[in-house]
Amino acid sequence: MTEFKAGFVSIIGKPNAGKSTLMNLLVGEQLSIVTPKAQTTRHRIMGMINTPEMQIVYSDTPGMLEPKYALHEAMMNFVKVSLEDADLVLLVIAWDDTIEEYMIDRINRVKCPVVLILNKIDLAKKEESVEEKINFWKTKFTNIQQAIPVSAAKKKNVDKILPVVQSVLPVHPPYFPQDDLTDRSERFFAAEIIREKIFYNYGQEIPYSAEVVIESFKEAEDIIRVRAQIYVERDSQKGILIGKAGSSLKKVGIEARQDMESFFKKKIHLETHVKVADNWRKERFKLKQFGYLE
Ligand SMILES: Nc1nc2c(ncn2[C@@H]2O[C@H](COP(=O)(O)OP(=O)(O)OP(=O)(O)O)[C@@H](O)[C@H]2O)c(=O)[nH]1
Repeated sequence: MTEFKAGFVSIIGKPNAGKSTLMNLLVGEQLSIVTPKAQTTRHRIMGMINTPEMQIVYSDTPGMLEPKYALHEAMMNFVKVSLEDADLVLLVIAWDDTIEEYMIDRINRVKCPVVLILNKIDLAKKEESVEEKINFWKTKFTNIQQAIPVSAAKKKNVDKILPVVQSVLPVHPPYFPQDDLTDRSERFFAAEIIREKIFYNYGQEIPYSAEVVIESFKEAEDIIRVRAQIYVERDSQKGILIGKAGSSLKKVGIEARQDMESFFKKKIHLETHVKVADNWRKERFKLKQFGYLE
């Protein structure tokens, strides 16, 4: 009998590199929200692949950046922990990414194997060479064991990743019950779906100032009733979020409800309210309340 294998695979990279897109493909579920704006992912989100022989625990992580406020610090702490407990790091670099020295230094100190996932190769111009790009990154990141060029958005070459993951997975009993798909709760996904709609429906300021808390999630036989509180940082943002006669918030609510219905495979009743939590991104107490700090 072959021994059971299990391990943690951390998906790491700059904001907007395509980590969440990749995670969803690897897990086969829409666990992580994807938007064109950078810094969409704020938490570590685990997604699992279970077979009779193995358990792969993928972690999607926030994009690496130099923290400007307390929320960023909390986000970077999720990255730090994900790098420390990884059995394998998938370093996602987008075709056009430039990478700062501090990130190169940090990745070069990682103890486990690192596989470069060169993403967005669909953006390569005719005269640009994938091989050259990979060789360039290999001169910067000294611990890259393998490189896989992919286009996550076009689902190109992503199937080459699984065999590499399987080959490094250590012999270990499963870390989570084998029918688990994620470490996150239904409430978390409900909040993330609303946050995704906020990222799509507003410009630069609102998405980054908004946080969603699910105040109640009640599942009946044929319907789930969800009450969500959306927090923004200032009164003026509350007005923008709600919109004229509530039109903007209504649109967010309709879109979120539709996505929740397909995610939870049940009819959803969604109620949304907006409150101000002054400067919550800078305040440790509020970050704790929103689940970013222990
Ligand atoms: N052209 C192209 N776009 C891609 C590809 N993969 C992802 N994207 C797009 O890049 C944007 C960011 O993707 P995400 O998956 O949210 O990126 P992320 O690394 O999780 O971003 P953060 O949450 O900021 O850390 C989205 O608009 C994706 O559709 C790709 O292979 N090619």
